[in-house]
Formats: sequence, C-alpha cells, structure tokens
Amino acid sequence: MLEVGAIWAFTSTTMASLMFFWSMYKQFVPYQVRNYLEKTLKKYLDKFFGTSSNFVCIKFPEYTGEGLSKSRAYDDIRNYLSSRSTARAKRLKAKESKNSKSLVLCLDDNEAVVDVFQGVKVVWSLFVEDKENQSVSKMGRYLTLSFDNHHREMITETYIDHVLREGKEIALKNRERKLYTNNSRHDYISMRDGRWSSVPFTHPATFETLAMDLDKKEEIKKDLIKFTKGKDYYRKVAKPWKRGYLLFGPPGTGKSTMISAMANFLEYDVYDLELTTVKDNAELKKLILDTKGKSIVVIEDIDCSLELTEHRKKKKEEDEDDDDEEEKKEAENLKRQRAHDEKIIVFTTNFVDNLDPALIRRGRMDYHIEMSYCRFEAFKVLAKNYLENESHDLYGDIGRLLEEVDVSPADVAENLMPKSDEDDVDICLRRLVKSLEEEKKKKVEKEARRKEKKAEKKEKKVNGAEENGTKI
Ligand SMILES: Nc1ncnc2c1ncn2[C@@H]1O[C@H](COP(=O)(O)OP(=O)(O)OP(=O)(O)O)[C@@H](O)[C@H]1O
Ligand SMILES: [Mg+2]
Repeated sequence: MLEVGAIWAFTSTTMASLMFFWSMYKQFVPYQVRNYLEKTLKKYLDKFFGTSSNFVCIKFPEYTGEGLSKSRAYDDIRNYLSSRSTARAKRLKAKESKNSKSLVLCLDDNEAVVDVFQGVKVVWSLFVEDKENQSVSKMGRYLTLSFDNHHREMITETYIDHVLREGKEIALKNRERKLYTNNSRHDYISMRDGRWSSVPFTHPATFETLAMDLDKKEEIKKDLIKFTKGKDYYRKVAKPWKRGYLLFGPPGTGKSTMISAMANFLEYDVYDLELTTVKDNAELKKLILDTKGKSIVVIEDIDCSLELTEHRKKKKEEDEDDDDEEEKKEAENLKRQRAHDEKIIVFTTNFVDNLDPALIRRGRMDYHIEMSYCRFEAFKVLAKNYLENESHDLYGDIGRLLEEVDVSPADVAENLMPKSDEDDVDICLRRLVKSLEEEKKKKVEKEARRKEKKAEKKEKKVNGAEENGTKI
C-alpha cells in the first residue's frame, strides 16, 4: 500500500515535490488504477491533516447552511485560486460562466496548489464530496486549506481575509459588465434584475478613441482615478462614496461616448435612468437604491427630462408622505448599506444655461465637463481612429478650417469614415475639407444675412424716428 502518511510527514518543500509526483502519476497511471489510488490517497490526506499535530486543515464546503445555498466564500476562494492555479497547478479545468466575460481556468477536482503568503507556504486542495455525504440534488465539492500550525494566527487572521478580498476583486474584473435600463420596452431582449432590466455592456469607446482636448482628457482620467481610490477619504469626511459629473455641449460632441469611455476605463456597469418613465419620487428613490456599487448612473438630457417630469412634482411630494412605513425602513436600510458603494452619477445636457443653479451646484454635480466642437487636436484623434492616419498635406487646411467653423466630432467622423473600398485616406480627407469649406461658406452667408437684417432694422428705426419727428 502506498505509504502516503509517511510521505506527508514533512516540510512544505516536500509538499511541492508531492504535487509534482501527483501530476506525473496522473499523466501516466491508467484511469481505473488512478481512481482507486486517489480514493485511498484522499483518505490518507484527510486522516493525516485531521490528526497531525503540526498541520491544520480548514474545510470550505461549496454548499452551506440548512438550505444548502452556495457558499460565497467558496466562490471567492476559487476565484483567488484560479489566478494561482493558472500559473502553478498541473491540472486545470476550463469554466464557462454566464456572468463571466471569458473562459475561466480553475483548479481541477482532486488537484492541489501551493500558495505562498508572507513567506509561508500553504496548500489548497479541491475534492468532490463522498457520495454518501452529498445532498440528493447538489454535487458538492470542498476546498481544504492546509498549513503548519505555527502560522495559525497569521493564516486565520490575515491570509484568509486576503484570499477572500482578492477573490472578490478577481470576480469583479472577470464579470461580464452590464447596461441596465429602467425602460421596460426592452424587456424582450434583456434579463430582469429587480427594477432594472439589463443587456451586456459592450460599447467599445475608450479615452484613447475619444476626440477632445488632451489636457482635459488627462484631467478627467486623474479625477476618476482619485475617486476610485477615495474609499477611506469619503468615509473620513462622512460623505457617501459618490461623485456627480455634468457633461454639457452641443449634439454630437461625444457626451454619451464619454460615458461609455468612463465605464470602460473604470470597468463599471452602467445604469441608464430614463426619468420620463419614472412614475413618482418614491419609484425614483427605489430605482437609485436598487443600483449596485462600481456603477455609473446616467441621466441624459436632464433639461428635457426635468421639464417632462415637472408636472409630477406636486404628486411626488404627496407621495413622499404616503410612503408606507415598511418601505421607508427598507429604503433606509439599503441606504445605510450602500453609503459606501462606489458610484458615479452623470448628467448630460445640450443647454447648460437652462439648468437651475441649485441643480448643478457642487455636491450634486461636482465636476462640470464641457464637450465642444471639433478642433485640430480632436480631429487628429478621429483621423487616427477612422483612417489610421497621423499626417497628411491636407492637415494644415483642416486645422485652419476647424478653427473657423463649429462642427461636431460626430460630423467630422462621418466625413472621415470610408464609404466604399475605393475610399482611401486622400479621398476621405478631401471630403472633409469640402464639407468644412461648405460650412464656412454657409457661415459667411449667414453672417452677411444677419448684418443685412441688422442694417434693415436700423434703417427702419431711423425712418420711423424721422416720420415721428416730422409729425411732431
Ligand atoms: N468627442 C468624440 N470623440 C469620438 N467620437 C465622437 C465624439 N463625439 C462624437 N463622436 C462620434 O459621434 C457619435 C455621436 O456622438 P455622441 O452620441 O457621443 O454625442 P452626444 O454629445 O451624446 O450627442 P447628443 O447631445 O445628441 O446626445 C458617436 O457615436 C461617435 O462615433
Ligand atoms: Mg448623447
């Protein structure tokens, strides 16, 4: 019989050797023999770790509690181990999860991996629960963490916390990001998640492809990074961990594109809040409370939304009084839980001057970003995106024309986009120049008409005064 117990009377270095032996044996020993040996080995491992005075073994079952619900700790540990296992384990399993954006490689059954933390080696192993211990419907597995008793304090007080925290972070990074909407018209293509329905968020915009002043772009990125790192700071100053941005500018200047770039930069989900379909204030509160952390709540065209919702204002106030006690309590609880959720709120508008100053004050909208017409710097970003071009004889003309006329990046992008296989860089840039020249002509004509009208008005006034004067 294999003297596994003897082999495991050892140091952690021998553990690593055993891992090697184990993987070799898995490659070369036939399945039936392996099956028998593995069962025996597992018994020994269980026995050894259970009785050894030097080693401690902690079991983390996949299903816990009376209802045998899936253990969150088990999932977090598996996520943590997936990064360790990809680099170190000999046998991996590819997992396809519906919440994950790609295949996840993780530890295979009856496989072990060594992890090192603050110089201390520990061994994680994954086993399938014995048939007789399994519940009827759930194929349970369990993870065991084995380590030298000398490090008990450090492992239980620091290491396990570290594993759970990192596991959560990894899950967040690997998750498929979502675009939520409260507009139920999209229900047929989306998944419902509480009061929101969702579809995968796949907008490809990034800050690199965003055409705008480069210094302003860098400033916004820095602001976002500072916000994400501000957990302790917000707690210290007793403010909810959220930041409001107001994006304003003419149509087609990239406000919505900027929101997608922000979401991709921070790896946040997006909640697109359609105010016009919100019944009353109570519903609005519920919707906001129903959003998760690491997300951007977007309210587009705030001026129009507010106008449309204005007539409900009175009703909202009444409804607040009607709020049933139970619901108020639930909302308060959620609010307390979510006070430290990382959340960004973005408002957009075409007409910033129409907004009530109380609405855009700092605290509600902390950072105001103007998205403006396309100038040369922004054009260069678009030319790189759309034509992979960085210099051309026409750049001088384009730069000059872009200073003279106000066109949106959306219009410039439309001209730069090749319309057929024959459209090369030269053709696209010439098309842009032509369209900018037409814009310039229109602007000159408009200016001339304006002056003409002004002169006419002046003349009428003078004539009127003269007539009046004659009358007097
Ligand atoms: N600054 C920009 N950088 C890169 N692409 C842009 C930019 N502005 C506009 N575009 C392009 O033009 C299209 C329209 O832009 P977008 O929807 O972001 O404008 P908007 O400011 O939100 O307009 P609206 O006020 O009408 O909502 C985008 O799909 C994008 O391709
Ligand atoms: Mg928009």
